[in-house]
Amino acid sequence: MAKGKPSQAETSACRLYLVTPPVLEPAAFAPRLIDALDAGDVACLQLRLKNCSDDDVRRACDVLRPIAQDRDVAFILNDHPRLAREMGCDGVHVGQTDTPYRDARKIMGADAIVGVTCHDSRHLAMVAAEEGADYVAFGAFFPTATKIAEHHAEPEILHWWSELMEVPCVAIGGITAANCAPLVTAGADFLAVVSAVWDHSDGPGAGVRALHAAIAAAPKVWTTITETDEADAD
Ligand SMILES: Cc1ncc(COP(=O)(O)OP(=O)(O)O)c(N)n1
Ligand SMILES: Cc1nc(C(=O)O)sc1CCOP(=O)(O)O
Ligand SMILES: [Mg+2]
Repeated sequence: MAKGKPSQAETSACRLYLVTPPVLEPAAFAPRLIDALDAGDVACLQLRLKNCSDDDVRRACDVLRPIAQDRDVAFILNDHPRLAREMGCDGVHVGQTDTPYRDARKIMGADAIVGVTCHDSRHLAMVAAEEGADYVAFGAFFPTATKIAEHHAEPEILHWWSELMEVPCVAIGGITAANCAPLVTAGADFLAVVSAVWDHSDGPGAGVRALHAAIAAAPKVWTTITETDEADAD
């Protein structure tokens, strides 16, 4: 089959969005967080604790929030807008079965960051953006052991979104230094990662450096061959 004419688009800078492990002991985790954040540019840290009490979340915020904010890294709490506001977080991330975006925004106020999980759905992302979300998150792009991911996204959705919309998009799910290049080239504004940083064999700082090197090395131009292109070439 003849090759069609590629469509090309330049991509812009892609930054790291770190998500904590789902279980952590704040005092023990603090030096690992410092190692990660001092290794290179990180835009956001999301505190994502699962199956723990509100007081556990408060204790983790008290220890980890200053470490992030002192380094100009936005501190975002997963799932809990009321706790996010109470604890002085910069924002909250909500999923499709969490507090609805509009309620989260009312709780957090106009200036806070509110991000929304949109799985692999263009429709959910359009709704979230129209409602005022600060970013939309697509995933999971790759298999992940961090959680049971029920949706699978392809890099095309990042390209489609970034061509059409100003609202930033986050890619999440199984992302590593070895596999992130297509997501960067497709136009992801942020790569959200858990295990690629916290489980890196040489420590979290090495994980951040490896991701930065991979982002810098990713091809700058997205190339697709559409069915129309192929028909034109016949
Ligand atoms: C940046 C980012 N994207 C997606 C998610 C997933 O949120 P959700 O679907 O609510 O699932 P849980 O993380 O709450 O298990 C996220 N947390 N962060
Ligand atoms: C928290 C989360 N949300 C996902 C989604 O697809 O919405 S995937 C995921 C886990 C990301 O961890 P890792 O980088 O270790 O794969
Ligand atoms: Mg959630």
